[in-house]
Amino acid sequence: MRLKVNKALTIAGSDSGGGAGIQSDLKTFQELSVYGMSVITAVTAQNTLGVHGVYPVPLEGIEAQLDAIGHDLQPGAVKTGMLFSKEIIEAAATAVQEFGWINVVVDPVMVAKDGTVLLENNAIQAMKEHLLPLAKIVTPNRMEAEVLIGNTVTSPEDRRQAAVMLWEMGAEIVVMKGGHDENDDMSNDLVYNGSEFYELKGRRVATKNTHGTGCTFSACVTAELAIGKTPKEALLTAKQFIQAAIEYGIEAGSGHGPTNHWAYRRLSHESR
Ligand SMILES: Nc1ncnc2c1ncn2[C@@H]1O[C@H](COP(=O)(O)OP(=O)(O)OP(=O)(O)O)[C@@H](O)[C@H]1O
Ligand SMILES: Cc1ncc(CO)c(N)n1
Repeated sequence: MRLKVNKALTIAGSDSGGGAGIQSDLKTFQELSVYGMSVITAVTAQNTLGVHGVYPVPLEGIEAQLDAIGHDLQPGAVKTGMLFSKEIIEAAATAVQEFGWINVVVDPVMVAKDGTVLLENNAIQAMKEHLLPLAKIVTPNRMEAEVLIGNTVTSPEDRRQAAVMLWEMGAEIVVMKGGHDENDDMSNDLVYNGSEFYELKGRRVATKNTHGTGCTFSACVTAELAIGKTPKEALLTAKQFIQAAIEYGIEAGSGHGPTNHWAYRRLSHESR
């Protein structure tokens, strides 16, 4: 018997440490019973202490991966993570259009926690021009939003204004993540969909093990869209997923450790 599955694709960088990038995305897809596929844009030598090297895949190799998927496997949703260069952004955007991929979630990854550049400076314009207009959902953290709009984002009003500006750049739904506002007891994310604002609420957990939180969150949104959930349902589930993954943390490595990708599933089973 052959089971029909929901499929999701991640176009992102590999994190050898397993907590972010392609690895976090595939683990998250699997947790949600979604068949995961990947296009690897760059290999990073990385652990919980930081990024020790960045090795972009030659453009030809990236285009070949995109084509291989496009000509055979139709994903129900696609996410982008570390895209590294202008050329890679353009290749990803071209594939989305050529193959008619839907439910595109853009996580505009720019730097790692240790400051290593994961997106070249001259690629920002390409992201605004080619990728944001294709996005169903864009999920910037504060710094990424600041770079994209070219302004600082400090007050709640700035945050709302930034969300509107990113929506005007073409993303259908903007999620301004709150993970970096460390003075707050809550880690709430602000969502704007062109007609209303709403919040994804979560208690802030005091932990240094937050490596890959953004990747995991956007991967969960992508998996849920692939399953056929509405954007709002997908975002609410992703918030629960990342909350559990941070709260029921695991010990791995001596720096900024990864999150617990199986916590949400375990909790869901326990509550039945
Ligand atoms: N300490 C925390 N406690 C609770 N939730 C958190 C915490 N840190 C981040 N989050 C949540 O995790 C999700 C990802 O947000 P975050 O701002 O960390 O993304 P990011 O900076 O893109 O992550 P990454 O480290 O992958 O680059 C958001 O829903 C955010 O609110
Ligand atoms: C490969 C990769 N993608 C994204 C991030 C951001 O968390 C990271 N550290 N590494």
